[in-house]
Amino acid sequence: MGEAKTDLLKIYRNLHQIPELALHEFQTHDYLMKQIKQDTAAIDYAEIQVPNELPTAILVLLHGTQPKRTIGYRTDIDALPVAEDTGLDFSSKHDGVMHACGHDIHMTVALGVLQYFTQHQPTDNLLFFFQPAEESENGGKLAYEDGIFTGKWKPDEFYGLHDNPQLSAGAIGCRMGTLFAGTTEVDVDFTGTQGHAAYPQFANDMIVAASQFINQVQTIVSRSVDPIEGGVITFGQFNAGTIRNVISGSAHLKGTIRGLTQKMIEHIDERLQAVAKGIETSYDCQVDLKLNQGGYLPVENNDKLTADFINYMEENPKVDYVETEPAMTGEDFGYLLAKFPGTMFWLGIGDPKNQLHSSKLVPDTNAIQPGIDAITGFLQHRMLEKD
Ligand SMILES: CC(=O)N[C@@H](CCC[C@H](N)C(=O)O)C(=O)O
Repeated sequence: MGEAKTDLLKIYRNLHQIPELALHEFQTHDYLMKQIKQDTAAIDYAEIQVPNELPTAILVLLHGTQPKRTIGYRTDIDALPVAEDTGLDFSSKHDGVMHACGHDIHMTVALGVLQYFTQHQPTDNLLFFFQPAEESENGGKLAYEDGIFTGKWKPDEFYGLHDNPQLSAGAIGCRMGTLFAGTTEVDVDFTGTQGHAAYPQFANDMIVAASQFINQVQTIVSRSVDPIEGGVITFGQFNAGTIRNVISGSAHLKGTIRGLTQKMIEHIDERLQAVAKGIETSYDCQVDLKLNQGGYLPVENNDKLTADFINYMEENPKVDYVETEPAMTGEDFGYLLAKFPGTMFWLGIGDPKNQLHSSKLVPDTNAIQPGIDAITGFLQHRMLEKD
């Protein structure tokens, strides 16, 4: 596997240093814009658009020489509120924020693919979508609802990748059907009565109520979900209390539900509502449960296009292709794939000791060039297809 060209490595490292949270990707936007303008300066077949309603997004349309269709390629650009712990000499310069999901790799690969097609004009039109807010705030859905993908900006088919530390650097992973889970974001606010630590009889302790809620929720997946189908409920945030000797009258939880079908997600949503009602009754408190799926639908790969994608990758001796199992990660590209046919796939980044979202994630940059080569090769192959 070849090391990425020096400019792309530099781009990756620069992007790694400026991670930004969903809908606040302004520095990243400016950096990407500078690169895109530089790469498209010498050609007359590129159009760039920054949507008014989504000012950190960028769309780049490369007009083809004999367009039969518009092929979309999407990359996400946001980062996570994770404090980096990699020790890299190009670590995040933004305290408490890190590209712990590898979107810096995604952006670098997208810029590499774009760069290739600015040097080799495509036959079909190519639409690049640099998308904010994948980790939260469903940027894909916002873009769609803002009417960004209309007229010449409408893709006939859409592709996008996610990096995968468990696959070797540069490998391409995919599968027919469902690639990723759908998710529901869960916010729970508990309201009881605050009081003195020494007089629990006069208070209504929301740390106890919220803890019971979390414990009871554990039985949803173990007792109410078909084990063959599976599901996930994770609470990643629990806030309550101010000091050791005051009983807290409020508690707040933030979590996420995962299921591989919409039916399963809705089933888990319903069970969670029932548990919340039970806690309200048994702890005589108020439980305000908010469930928000936003655009995080299950990622359903289109049959025809994905068969073509897999076939291309399998037949290409330069591609290390692996068939993968469905994953419980979520992606708002699921929303866009419900609107436009297409395929999502994995790009291996060879860091098997770490998971996505780990503060220690260090992608192997040997993934970048093979990723670019596999994608440009596939897009060129698509352009040869009549339908
Ligand atoms: C690939 C990945 O890690 N995606 C995120 C998507 C977030 C979904 C949503 N905000 C939620 O938390 O439910 C993931 O956490 O899987």
